[in-house]
Amino acid sequence: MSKYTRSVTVFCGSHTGNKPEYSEAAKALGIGLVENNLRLVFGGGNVGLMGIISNTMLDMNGAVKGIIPKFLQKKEGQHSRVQDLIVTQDMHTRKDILYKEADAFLCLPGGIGTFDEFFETLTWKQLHLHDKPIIVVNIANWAEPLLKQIHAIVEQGFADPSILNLFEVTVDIPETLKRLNQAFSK
Ligand SMILES: Nc1ncnc2c1ncn2[C@@H]1O[C@H](COP(=O)(O)O)[C@@H](O)[C@H]1O
Repeated sequence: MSKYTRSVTVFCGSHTGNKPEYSEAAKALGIGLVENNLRLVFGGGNVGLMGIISNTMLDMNGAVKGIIPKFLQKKEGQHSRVQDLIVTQDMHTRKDILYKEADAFLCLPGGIGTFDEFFETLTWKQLHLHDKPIIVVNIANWAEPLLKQIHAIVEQGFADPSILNLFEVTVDIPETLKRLNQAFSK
């Protein structure tokens, strides 16, 4: 395993989605994390975009830590190549480790599991339970409806406008890596 300087917890789909850009971005992120000496912390599965990122990094001898709950080991194809793998008793323990191990969070294209993890890190930041960077990586505009909904709740008076400062949005992997390096150099 390579030496790493910081850890990035990545939330993303257990599916690959229906645009090639999603898988391409997952691969590019895996390469970029290794090239920037960053460790991947992820859900530990071998499926979807998370499978692409982790396998890309393992092929390059990158640092990868997986955290998977026991009941998902079969469903999400527990990653036999990930040596640094923690098997938890439940989802809450998994999420706790995913959050504690992170120096920053990336939210890539995904479904409701990805949304759940994104919103939990966002709400915890709003509650000052952490102050780690959260970056929504808006590949091929996948996050547009999500961002519109967040702006809508601000306009409707259900959230303070300051929540818009709790996360950043990038459009591709090079910009994302640049933002991570800026955040980590502070
Ligand atoms: N309800 C959930 N809470 C936390 N994490 C979840 C939940 N449902 C699924 N997950 C995990 O998130 C990834 C990505 O899920 P997608 O629905 O594909 O975005 C999934 O692999 C689960 O491990």
